[in-house]
Amino acid sequence: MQHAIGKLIVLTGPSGAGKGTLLKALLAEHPELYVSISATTRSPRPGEVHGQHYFFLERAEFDQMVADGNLLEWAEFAGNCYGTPRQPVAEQIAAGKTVILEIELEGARQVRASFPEAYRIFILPPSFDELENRLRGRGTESDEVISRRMTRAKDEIAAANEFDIQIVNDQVERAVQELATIVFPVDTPVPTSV
Ligand SMILES: Nc1ncnc2c1ncn2[C@@H]1O[C@H](COP(=O)(O)OP(=O)(O)OP(=O)(O)O)[C@@H](O)[C@H]1O
Ligand SMILES: Nc1nc2c(ncn2[C@@H]2O[C@H](COP(=O)(O)O)[C@@H](O)[C@H]2O)c(=O)[nH]1
Repeated sequence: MQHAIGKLIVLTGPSGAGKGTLLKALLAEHPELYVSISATTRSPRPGEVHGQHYFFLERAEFDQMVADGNLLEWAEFAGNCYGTPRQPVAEQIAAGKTVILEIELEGARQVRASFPEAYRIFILPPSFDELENRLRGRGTESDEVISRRMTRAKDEIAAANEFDIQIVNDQVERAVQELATIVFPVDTPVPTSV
C-alpha cells in the first residue's frame, strides 16, 4: 500500500488482562477507530459471531491465508492460530483511520519488524493472581487452557518493556481514559506500506 495516511496501534498483553474490555469501552467513546478482525482456528465462544469477533477458520483455510501472504502477522497461541488479515488494515490506514490490532506478543514482534512506525501498547494486570482470577471469572476456557495461558502470560509480562508504553488495567474506567490519552494525542508516524 502506498501513501498511507492513518496510524497503526498494537495492543498486547496477557490473556485475561482486559484488552478486549478496554477496547470495547474505547470504541464506545470513539467509534471512528477501526479494530482489526483477526482470523483464528479457535472455536467460537458462546455469543461470538463469525466476521464480527473473529473470522473462525479451519486450519487448512488459515494455512492458505499464510501461504498466500494474506496475513500481516500470525502466531500460534495456546493451541490455536491467530492472524491479522492484511487487506482491511491496509485499506483502513489508506482511508486515514486509526487502526488497532489486539494481538499477542509474537505477532506484536512481527509488526515491530515490519512496521516500526506502529505504536505499541502493553496492557498489564494489577497482579498475576488477579490475572488468573479474571481468566477464571470469564468462564470461557477449560482449566487446561487457562493453565497454558497463564504459562504464556509469564513470558508476555516479561516482555512488557519492549513496548512503547505500559498501562495497568486496575480499574476499567481509569485504564480506558489512560488508553484514550495515549491513542489520541500521540502523533504516531504514518506507516509507509502494509
Ligand atoms: N479492570 C478490570 N477489573 C476487573 N475485571 C476486569 C477488568 N478488566 C477486565 N476484566 C474482566 O476480566 C476478564 C478478561 O477480560 P478480557 O476478556 O477483556 O481480557 P483479554 O485481555 O481481552 O483476554 P484475551 O486475550 O483472552 O482475549 C473479563 O471477564 C473482564 O470482564
Ligand atoms: N498474533 C495474533 N494474536 C491475536 C490475534 N487475534 C487475537 N490474538 C491474541 O490471541 C490471544 C487469545 O485470544 P482469545 O480470543 O482466544 O482469548 C489474545 O492474546 C489475543 O490478543 C491476531 O490476529 N494475531
